[in-house]
Amino acid sequence: MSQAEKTGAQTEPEIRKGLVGVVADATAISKVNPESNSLLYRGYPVQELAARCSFEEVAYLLWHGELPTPEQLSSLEAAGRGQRALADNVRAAVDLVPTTAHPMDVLRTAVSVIGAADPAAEDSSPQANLDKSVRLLSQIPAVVAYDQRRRRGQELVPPREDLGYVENFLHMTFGEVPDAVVVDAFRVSLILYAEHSFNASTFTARVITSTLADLYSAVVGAIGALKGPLHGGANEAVMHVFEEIGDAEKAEAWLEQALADKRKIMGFGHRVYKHGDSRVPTMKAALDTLVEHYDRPDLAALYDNLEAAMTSRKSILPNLDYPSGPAYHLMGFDTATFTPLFVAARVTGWTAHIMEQLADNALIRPLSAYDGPPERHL
Ligand SMILES: CC(=O)SCCNC(=O)CCNC(=O)[C@H](O)C(C)(C)COP(=O)(O)OP(=O)(O)OC[C@H]1O[C@@H](n2cnc3c(N)ncnc32)[C@H](O)[C@@H]1OP(=O)(O)O
Ligand SMILES: O=C([O-])CC(=O)C(=O)O
Repeated sequence: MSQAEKTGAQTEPEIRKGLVGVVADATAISKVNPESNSLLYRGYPVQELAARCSFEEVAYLLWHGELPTPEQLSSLEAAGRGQRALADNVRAAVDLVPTTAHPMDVLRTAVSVIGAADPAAEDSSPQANLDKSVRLLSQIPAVVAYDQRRRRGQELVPPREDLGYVENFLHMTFGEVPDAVVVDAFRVSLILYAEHSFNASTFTARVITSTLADLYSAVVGAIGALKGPLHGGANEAVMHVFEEIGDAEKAEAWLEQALADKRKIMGFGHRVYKHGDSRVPTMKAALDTLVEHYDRPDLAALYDNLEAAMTSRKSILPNLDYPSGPAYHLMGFDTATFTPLFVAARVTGWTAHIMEQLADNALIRPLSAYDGPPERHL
Protein backbone atom coordinates (compact mmCIF):
# COMPACT_ATOMS: atom_id res chain seq x y z
CA MET A 1 0.00 0.00 0.00
CA SER A 2 1.36 3.42 -0.96
CA GLN A 3 1.88 6.14 1.64
CA ALA A 4 -0.86 8.16 -0.10
CA GLU A 5 -3.30 5.27 0.29
CA LYS A 6 -2.28 4.82 3.94
CA THR A 7 -2.88 8.45 4.84
CA GLY A 8 -5.68 9.11 2.38
CA ALA A 9 -3.77 12.23 1.30
CA GLN A 10 -4.18 11.90 -2.47
CA THR A 11 -7.58 10.24 -2.68
CA GLU A 12 -11.08 11.65 -2.36
CA PRO A 13 -12.33 10.08 0.89
CA GLU A 14 -15.44 7.94 0.65
CA ILE A 15 -17.25 8.02 3.97
CA ARG A 16 -19.07 4.83 4.99
CA LYS A 17 -20.95 6.10 8.02
CA GLY A 18 -21.43 3.33 10.57
CA LEU A 19 -19.00 1.30 8.43
CA VAL A 20 -22.08 0.07 6.56
CA GLY A 21 -21.06 -2.57 4.04
CA VAL A 22 -17.36 -2.36 4.94
CA VAL A 23 -15.53 -5.69 5.13
CA ALA A 24 -12.97 -4.97 7.85
CA ASP A 25 -11.18 -8.35 7.97
CA ALA A 26 -11.70 -12.08 7.49
CA THR A 27 -12.84 -14.44 10.25
CA ALA A 28 -13.07 -18.22 10.47
CA ILE A 29 -15.28 -18.13 13.56
CA SER A 30 -18.75 -17.55 12.15
CA LYS A 31 -20.53 -16.74 8.93
CA VAL A 32 -23.65 -14.58 8.90
CA ASN A 33 -25.37 -15.00 5.54
CA PRO A 34 -28.33 -12.69 5.04
CA GLU A 35 -29.10 -14.15 1.60
CA SER A 36 -29.62 -17.72 2.81
CA ASN A 37 -30.68 -16.44 6.23
CA SER A 38 -28.15 -18.69 7.89
CA LEU A 39 -25.59 -18.52 10.65
CA LEU A 40 -22.69 -20.94 10.88
CA TYR A 41 -20.32 -21.34 13.84
CA ARG A 42 -17.08 -22.78 12.46
CA GLY A 43 -19.15 -24.23 9.61
CA TYR A 44 -21.97 -25.73 11.70
CA PRO A 45 -25.51 -24.29 11.40
CA VAL A 46 -26.39 -22.70 14.73
CA GLN A 47 -29.78 -24.46 14.70
CA GLU A 48 -28.04 -27.87 14.71
CA LEU A 49 -25.75 -26.80 17.54
CA ALA A 50 -28.75 -25.53 19.52
CA ALA A 51 -30.56 -28.84 18.98
CA ARG A 52 -27.69 -31.14 19.89
CA CYS A 53 -24.92 -29.48 21.89
CA SER A 54 -24.22 -28.23 25.38
CA PHE A 55 -23.17 -24.61 25.80
CA GLU A 56 -19.67 -25.75 26.87
CA GLU A 57 -19.31 -27.74 23.62
CA VAL A 58 -20.18 -24.63 21.62
CA ALA A 59 -17.69 -22.55 23.63
CA TYR A 60 -15.00 -25.14 22.85
CA LEU A 61 -15.95 -25.10 19.16
CA LEU A 62 -15.70 -21.32 18.96
CA TRP A 63 -12.32 -21.26 20.69
CA HIS A 64 -10.67 -24.26 19.01
CA GLY A 65 -12.43 -24.54 15.65
CA GLU A 66 -13.64 -28.12 16.23
CA LEU A 67 -16.15 -29.74 18.56
CA PRO A 68 -14.47 -31.39 21.56
CA THR A 69 -13.86 -35.09 21.99
CA PRO A 70 -15.42 -36.48 25.20
CA GLU A 71 -11.99 -36.14 26.92
CA GLN A 72 -11.54 -32.55 25.76
CA LEU A 73 -15.04 -31.69 26.93
CA SER A 74 -14.46 -33.26 30.35
CA SER A 75 -11.25 -31.34 30.74
CA LEU A 76 -12.93 -28.02 29.82
CA GLU A 77 -15.81 -28.76 32.20
CA ALA A 78 -13.41 -29.67 35.02
CA ALA A 79 -11.42 -26.46 34.51
CA GLY A 80 -14.61 -24.41 34.54
CA ARG A 81 -16.25 -26.06 37.55
CA GLY A 82 -13.30 -25.23 39.79
CA GLN A 83 -13.66 -21.48 39.09
CA ARG A 84 -17.39 -20.97 39.57
CA ALA A 85 -17.34 -19.38 43.02
CA LEU A 86 -17.52 -15.60 43.34
CA ALA A 87 -14.06 -14.53 44.59
CA ASP A 88 -14.04 -12.34 47.71
CA ASN A 89 -12.39 -9.38 45.95
CA VAL A 90 -14.95 -9.50 43.14
CA ARG A 91 -17.81 -9.72 45.61
CA ALA A 92 -16.38 -6.74 47.51
CA ALA A 93 -16.16 -4.75 44.26
CA VAL A 94 -19.74 -5.63 43.32
CA ASP A 95 -20.93 -4.56 46.78
CA LEU A 96 -19.28 -1.18 46.28
CA VAL A 97 -21.44 -0.47 43.22
CA PRO A 98 -24.82 0.95 44.24
CA THR A 99 -27.89 -0.98 43.16
CA THR A 100 -29.03 2.16 41.39
CA ALA A 101 -26.34 1.33 38.79
CA HIS A 102 -27.28 -0.84 35.85
CA PRO A 103 -26.23 -4.52 36.17
CA MET A 104 -24.11 -4.05 33.02
CA ASP A 105 -22.07 -1.46 34.96
CA VAL A 106 -21.65 -3.98 37.76
CA LEU A 107 -20.53 -6.69 35.36
CA ARG A 108 -18.14 -4.36 33.55
CA THR A 109 -16.60 -3.44 36.92
CA ALA A 110 -16.41 -7.07 38.05
CA VAL A 111 -14.62 -8.20 34.87
CA SER A 112 -12.19 -5.33 35.32
CA VAL A 113 -11.43 -6.51 38.86
CA ILE A 114 -11.07 -10.15 37.73
CA GLY A 115 -8.54 -8.97 35.14
CA ALA A 116 -6.64 -6.67 37.48
CA ALA A 117 -6.27 -9.49 40.01
CA ASP A 118 -4.96 -11.99 37.46
CA PRO A 119 -1.15 -12.16 37.72
CA ALA A 120 -1.10 -13.46 34.14
CA ALA A 121 -3.23 -10.60 32.79
CA GLU A 122 -0.43 -9.34 30.54
CA ASP A 123 0.47 -12.78 29.21
CA SER A 124 -1.20 -12.93 25.82
CA SER A 125 0.15 -16.32 24.73
CA PRO A 126 -2.56 -18.56 23.22
CA GLN A 127 -2.63 -20.81 26.30
CA ALA A 128 -2.87 -17.89 28.74
CA ASN A 129 -5.70 -16.35 26.72
CA LEU A 130 -7.56 -19.66 26.61
CA ASP A 131 -7.20 -19.96 30.38
CA LYS A 132 -8.59 -16.43 30.81
CA SER A 133 -11.49 -17.25 28.50
CA VAL A 134 -12.42 -20.29 30.61
CA ARG A 135 -12.10 -18.18 33.77
CA LEU A 136 -14.48 -15.53 32.44
CA LEU A 137 -16.92 -18.16 31.17
CA SER A 138 -17.04 -19.62 34.69
CA GLN A 139 -17.01 -16.45 36.75
CA ILE A 140 -19.45 -14.24 34.85
CA PRO A 141 -22.49 -16.34 35.92
CA ALA A 142 -21.43 -15.92 39.57
CA VAL A 143 -21.41 -12.13 39.17
CA VAL A 144 -24.70 -11.98 37.25
CA ALA A 145 -26.47 -14.31 39.68
CA TYR A 146 -25.16 -12.56 42.79
CA ASP A 147 -25.99 -9.10 41.47
CA GLN A 148 -29.61 -10.05 40.77
CA ARG A 149 -29.89 -11.67 44.21
CA ARG A 150 -28.44 -8.73 46.15
CA ARG A 151 -30.89 -6.40 44.38
CA ARG A 152 -33.69 -8.62 45.63
CA GLY A 153 -32.25 -8.66 49.18
CA GLN A 154 -31.32 -12.35 48.83
CA GLU A 155 -28.19 -14.14 50.02
CA LEU A 156 -25.46 -15.37 47.67
CA VAL A 157 -25.94 -18.96 46.52
CA PRO A 158 -22.67 -20.92 46.25
CA PRO A 159 -22.04 -22.93 43.08
CA ARG A 160 -22.66 -26.67 42.78
CA GLU A 161 -19.91 -28.66 41.11
CA ASP A 162 -22.23 -31.59 40.36
CA LEU A 163 -24.25 -29.47 37.91
CA GLY A 164 -23.57 -28.55 34.29
CA TYR A 165 -22.89 -24.91 33.37
CA VAL A 166 -26.50 -24.04 32.50
CA GLU A 167 -28.07 -25.73 35.53
CA ASN A 168 -25.50 -24.21 37.87
CA PHE A 169 -26.09 -20.71 36.43
CA LEU A 170 -29.82 -21.05 37.17
CA HIS A 171 -29.14 -22.60 40.59
CA MET A 172 -26.86 -19.70 41.59
CA THR A 173 -29.49 -17.20 40.41
CA PHE A 174 -32.66 -18.75 41.81
CA GLY A 175 -31.40 -21.10 44.53
CA GLU A 176 -32.82 -24.11 42.69
CA VAL A 177 -32.60 -25.82 39.33
CA PRO A 178 -35.84 -25.21 37.45
CA ASP A 179 -37.74 -27.72 35.30
CA ALA A 180 -35.93 -29.26 32.35
CA VAL A 181 -37.94 -27.21 29.84
CA VAL A 182 -36.63 -23.99 31.40
CA VAL A 183 -33.05 -25.27 31.57
CA ASP A 184 -33.27 -26.22 27.92
CA ALA A 185 -34.67 -22.88 26.78
CA PHE A 186 -31.85 -21.13 28.64
CA ARG A 187 -29.24 -23.40 27.03
CA VAL A 188 -30.66 -22.65 23.58
CA SER A 189 -30.61 -18.89 24.21
CA LEU A 190 -26.95 -18.97 25.28
CA ILE A 191 -25.93 -20.91 22.16
CA LEU A 192 -27.84 -18.51 19.90
CA TYR A 193 -26.29 -15.49 21.61
CA ALA A 194 -22.74 -16.88 21.63
CA GLU A 195 -21.37 -15.46 18.38
CA HIS A 196 -22.28 -13.20 15.47
CA SER A 197 -19.21 -12.13 13.44
CA PHE A 198 -18.27 -8.42 13.45
CA ASN A 199 -21.16 -7.02 15.49
CA ALA A 200 -20.42 -3.79 17.39
CA SER A 201 -19.25 -5.37 20.67
CA THR A 202 -17.07 -7.99 18.97
CA PHE A 203 -15.55 -5.35 16.73
CA THR A 204 -14.87 -3.25 19.83
CA ALA A 205 -13.04 -6.21 21.38
CA ARG A 206 -11.00 -6.60 18.20
CA VAL A 207 -10.12 -2.90 18.06
CA ILE A 208 -8.88 -2.98 21.66
CA THR A 209 -6.97 -6.21 21.03
CA SER A 210 -5.35 -4.72 17.93
CA THR A 211 -3.47 -2.27 20.16
CA LEU A 212 -2.03 -5.33 22.00
CA ALA A 213 -3.98 -4.52 25.15
CA ASP A 214 -4.84 -7.57 27.29
CA LEU A 215 -7.89 -9.82 26.87
CA TYR A 216 -9.68 -8.45 29.94
CA SER A 217 -9.45 -4.89 28.63
CA ALA A 218 -11.01 -6.03 25.36
CA VAL A 219 -13.86 -7.82 27.17
CA VAL A 220 -14.53 -4.80 29.41
CA GLY A 221 -14.79 -2.60 26.31
CA ALA A 222 -17.05 -5.13 24.61
CA ILE A 223 -19.39 -5.12 27.62
CA GLY A 224 -19.67 -1.35 27.28
CA ALA A 225 -20.53 -1.68 23.59
CA LEU A 226 -23.11 -4.39 24.22
CA LYS A 227 -24.95 -2.31 26.80
CA GLY A 228 -26.51 0.07 24.29
CA PRO A 229 -30.13 -0.47 23.23
CA LEU A 230 -29.23 -0.59 19.54
CA HIS A 231 -27.22 -3.74 20.35
CA GLY A 232 -27.50 -6.08 23.38
CA GLY A 233 -29.52 -3.67 25.49
CA ALA A 234 -32.45 -4.33 23.17
CA ASN A 235 -33.49 -7.57 24.93
CA GLU A 236 -34.18 -5.56 28.07
CA ALA A 237 -35.79 -2.75 26.08
CA VAL A 238 -38.23 -5.24 24.49
CA MET A 239 -39.57 -6.09 27.93
CA HIS A 240 -40.03 -2.40 28.74
CA VAL A 241 -42.01 -2.06 25.52
CA PHE A 242 -44.22 -5.02 26.48
CA GLU A 243 -44.84 -3.44 29.88
CA GLU A 244 -45.63 -0.09 28.27
CA ILE A 245 -48.13 -1.65 25.85
CA GLY A 246 -49.77 -3.66 28.63
CA ASP A 247 -51.99 -6.01 26.65
CA ALA A 248 -52.20 -7.53 23.20
CA GLU A 249 -55.23 -5.50 22.06
CA LYS A 250 -53.30 -2.26 22.44
CA ALA A 251 -50.25 -3.32 20.41
CA GLU A 252 -51.32 -1.87 17.06
CA ALA A 253 -52.36 1.51 18.41
CA TRP A 254 -49.23 1.68 20.53
CA LEU A 255 -47.09 1.02 17.45
CA GLU A 256 -48.83 3.75 15.42
CA GLN A 257 -48.12 6.27 18.13
CA ALA A 258 -44.52 5.08 18.64
CA LEU A 259 -43.80 5.37 14.92
CA ALA A 260 -45.48 8.78 14.79
CA ASP A 261 -43.15 9.79 17.62
CA LYS A 262 -40.22 8.54 15.48
CA ARG A 263 -39.27 5.92 18.04
CA LYS A 264 -37.13 2.89 17.15
CA ILE A 265 -39.06 -0.26 18.00
CA MET A 266 -36.80 -2.40 20.13
CA GLY A 267 -36.21 -5.98 19.04
CA PHE A 268 -36.87 -5.21 15.36
CA GLY A 269 -34.45 -4.61 12.50
CA HIS A 270 -30.86 -5.60 11.92
CA ARG A 271 -27.81 -4.17 10.20
CA VAL A 272 -27.04 -7.38 8.30
CA TYR A 273 -30.27 -9.39 8.08
CA LYS A 274 -32.91 -7.65 6.04
CA HIS A 275 -35.20 -10.66 5.60
CA GLY A 276 -35.30 -11.84 9.21
CA ASP A 277 -32.76 -12.91 11.81
CA SER A 278 -31.62 -16.53 11.31
CA ARG A 279 -31.83 -17.21 15.06
CA VAL A 280 -35.39 -16.03 15.67
CA PRO A 281 -37.31 -19.21 14.71
CA THR A 282 -35.24 -21.33 17.13
CA MET A 283 -35.58 -18.82 19.97
CA LYS A 284 -39.29 -18.34 19.24
CA ALA A 285 -39.78 -22.12 19.55
CA ALA A 286 -38.01 -22.00 22.93
CA LEU A 287 -40.25 -19.09 23.96
CA ASP A 288 -43.33 -21.09 22.90
CA THR A 289 -42.35 -23.94 25.24
CA LEU A 290 -41.99 -21.45 28.09
CA VAL A 291 -45.34 -19.81 27.31
CA GLU A 292 -46.96 -23.22 27.56
CA HIS A 293 -45.01 -24.22 30.66
CA TYR A 294 -45.92 -21.04 32.54
CA ASP A 295 -49.40 -20.81 30.95
CA ARG A 296 -48.94 -17.27 29.64
CA PRO A 297 -50.96 -17.02 26.39
CA ASP A 298 -51.37 -13.29 27.11
CA LEU A 299 -47.64 -12.74 26.62
CA ALA A 300 -47.66 -14.79 23.40
CA ALA A 301 -50.60 -12.74 22.08
CA LEU A 302 -48.81 -9.48 22.78
CA TYR A 303 -45.69 -10.82 21.08
CA ASP A 304 -47.67 -11.89 17.99
CA ASN A 305 -49.72 -8.71 17.72
CA LEU A 306 -46.75 -6.37 17.91
CA GLU A 307 -44.81 -8.46 15.40
CA ALA A 308 -47.79 -8.55 13.01
CA ALA A 309 -48.33 -4.78 13.32
CA MET A 310 -44.63 -4.01 12.77
CA THR A 311 -44.43 -6.34 9.79
CA SER A 312 -47.50 -4.92 8.09
CA ARG A 313 -46.69 -1.29 8.93
CA LYS A 314 -42.91 -1.22 8.28
CA SER A 315 -41.93 -4.65 6.90
CA ILE A 316 -39.23 -4.79 9.57
CA LEU A 317 -38.75 -8.20 11.16
CA PRO A 318 -37.77 -9.23 14.71
CA ASN A 319 -34.18 -9.84 15.73
CA LEU A 320 -32.98 -12.33 18.38
CA ASP A 321 -33.65 -9.89 21.22
CA TYR A 322 -37.38 -9.93 20.49
CA PRO A 323 -38.06 -13.54 21.60
CA SER A 324 -35.17 -13.58 24.12
CA GLY A 325 -36.52 -10.71 26.22
CA PRO A 326 -39.88 -12.32 27.04
CA ALA A 327 -38.21 -15.74 27.37
CA TYR A 328 -35.85 -14.45 30.07
CA HIS A 329 -38.81 -12.73 31.73
CA LEU A 330 -40.73 -16.01 31.91
CA MET A 331 -37.66 -17.80 33.30
CA GLY A 332 -37.82 -15.35 36.21
CA PHE A 333 -34.88 -13.04 35.50
CA ASP A 334 -35.24 -9.35 36.33
CA THR A 335 -35.44 -7.23 33.18
CA ALA A 336 -32.16 -5.44 33.97
CA THR A 337 -30.38 -8.82 34.10
CA PHE A 338 -31.18 -9.68 30.46
CA THR A 339 -28.18 -7.96 28.84
CA PRO A 340 -25.73 -9.45 31.39
CA LEU A 341 -27.09 -12.86 30.28
CA PHE A 342 -26.14 -11.87 26.72
CA VAL A 343 -22.62 -11.10 28.03
CA ALA A 344 -22.39 -14.53 29.68
CA ALA A 345 -23.05 -16.11 26.27
CA ARG A 346 -21.16 -13.68 24.02
CA VAL A 347 -17.97 -13.79 26.07
CA THR A 348 -17.25 -17.03 24.19
CA GLY A 349 -17.45 -15.29 20.80
CA TRP A 350 -15.58 -12.20 22.01
CA THR A 351 -12.67 -14.22 23.36
CA ALA A 352 -12.54 -16.37 20.20
CA HIS A 353 -12.26 -13.15 18.17
CA ILE A 354 -9.64 -11.70 20.51
CA MET A 355 -7.49 -14.80 19.96
CA GLU A 356 -8.09 -14.72 16.21
CA GLN A 357 -7.18 -11.02 16.02
CA LEU A 358 -3.95 -11.57 17.95
CA ALA A 359 -2.92 -14.51 15.79
CA ASP A 360 -2.66 -12.22 12.74
CA ASN A 361 -2.77 -8.71 14.14
CA ALA A 362 -2.92 -5.35 12.41
CA LEU A 363 -3.68 -2.16 14.33
CA ILE A 364 -7.26 -1.11 13.52
CA ARG A 365 -7.15 2.57 12.75
CA PRO A 366 -9.45 3.94 10.03
CA LEU A 367 -9.20 7.41 8.53
CA SER A 368 -11.56 10.33 8.98
CA ALA A 369 -12.57 13.11 6.62
CA TYR A 370 -12.00 16.47 8.28
CA ASP A 371 -14.99 18.83 8.06
CA GLY A 372 -14.07 21.36 10.76
CA PRO A 373 -12.98 24.97 10.20
CA PRO A 374 -10.21 25.56 7.65
CA GLU A 375 -6.72 26.23 8.99
CA ARG A 376 -6.65 29.42 11.08
CA HIS A 377 -4.17 31.08 13.41
CA LEU A 378 -4.17 32.71 16.84
C1 LIG B 1 -28.48 -8.78 19.07
C2 LIG B 1 -28.55 -7.47 18.44
O1 LIG B 1 -27.78 -6.61 18.75
S1 LIG B 1 -29.72 -7.27 17.27
C3 LIG B 1 -30.09 -5.53 17.26
C4 LIG B 1 -30.85 -5.11 18.49
N1 LIG B 1 -31.28 -3.72 18.40
C5 LIG B 1 -32.59 -3.35 18.32
O2 LIG B 1 -33.49 -4.16 18.33
C6 LIG B 1 -32.86 -1.87 18.29
C7 LIG B 1 -33.90 -1.50 17.24
N2 LIG B 1 -33.35 -1.62 15.89
C8 LIG B 1 -32.62 -0.62 15.34
O3 LIG B 1 -32.43 0.45 15.91
C9 LIG B 1 -31.99 -0.87 13.97
O4 LIG B 1 -32.77 -1.80 13.23
C10 LIG B 1 -30.54 -1.39 14.06
C11 LIG B 1 -29.68 -0.41 14.86
C12 LIG B 1 -30.49 -2.76 14.75
C13 LIG B 1 -29.97 -1.55 12.66
O5 LIG B 1 -29.88 -0.28 12.14
P1 LIG B 1 -29.31 0.08 10.69
O6 LIG B 1 -28.68 -1.08 10.04
O7 LIG B 1 -28.45 1.26 10.86
O8 LIG B 1 -30.61 0.35 9.93
P2 LIG B 1 -31.24 1.75 9.68
O9 LIG B 1 -31.30 2.50 10.98
O10 LIG B 1 -30.49 2.39 8.56
O11 LIG B 1 -32.70 1.35 9.26
C14 LIG B 1 -33.23 1.49 7.97
C15 LIG B 1 -34.60 2.10 8.07
O12 LIG B 1 -35.43 1.27 8.87
C16 LIG B 1 -35.88 1.96 10.04
N3 LIG B 1 -35.78 1.06 11.16
C17 LIG B 1 -34.85 0.09 11.37
N4 LIG B 1 -35.08 -0.54 12.52
C18 LIG B 1 -36.16 0.05 13.06
C19 LIG B 1 -36.88 -0.16 14.24
N5 LIG B 1 -36.50 -1.11 15.11
N6 LIG B 1 -37.94 0.63 14.49
C20 LIG B 1 -38.33 1.59 13.64
N7 LIG B 1 -37.68 1.83 12.48
C21 LIG B 1 -36.62 1.07 12.20
C22 LIG B 1 -34.90 3.11 10.19
O13 LIG B 1 -35.48 4.17 10.90
C23 LIG B 1 -34.59 3.46 8.78
O14 LIG B 1 -35.66 4.20 8.24
P3 LIG B 1 -35.40 5.42 7.26
O15 LIG B 1 -34.73 4.83 6.07
O16 LIG B 1 -36.76 5.98 7.01
O17 LIG B 1 -34.49 6.36 8.01
O1 LIG C 1 -24.72 -8.71 14.38
C1 LIG C 1 -25.13 -7.66 14.88
O2 LIG C 1 -24.93 -6.53 14.41
C2 LIG C 1 -25.94 -7.71 16.13
C3 LIG C 1 -26.35 -9.07 16.50
O3 LIG C 1 -27.32 -9.61 16.02
C4 LIG C 1 -25.52 -9.80 17.45
O4 LIG C 1 -24.49 -9.28 17.88
O5 LIG C 1 -25.90 -10.91 17.83
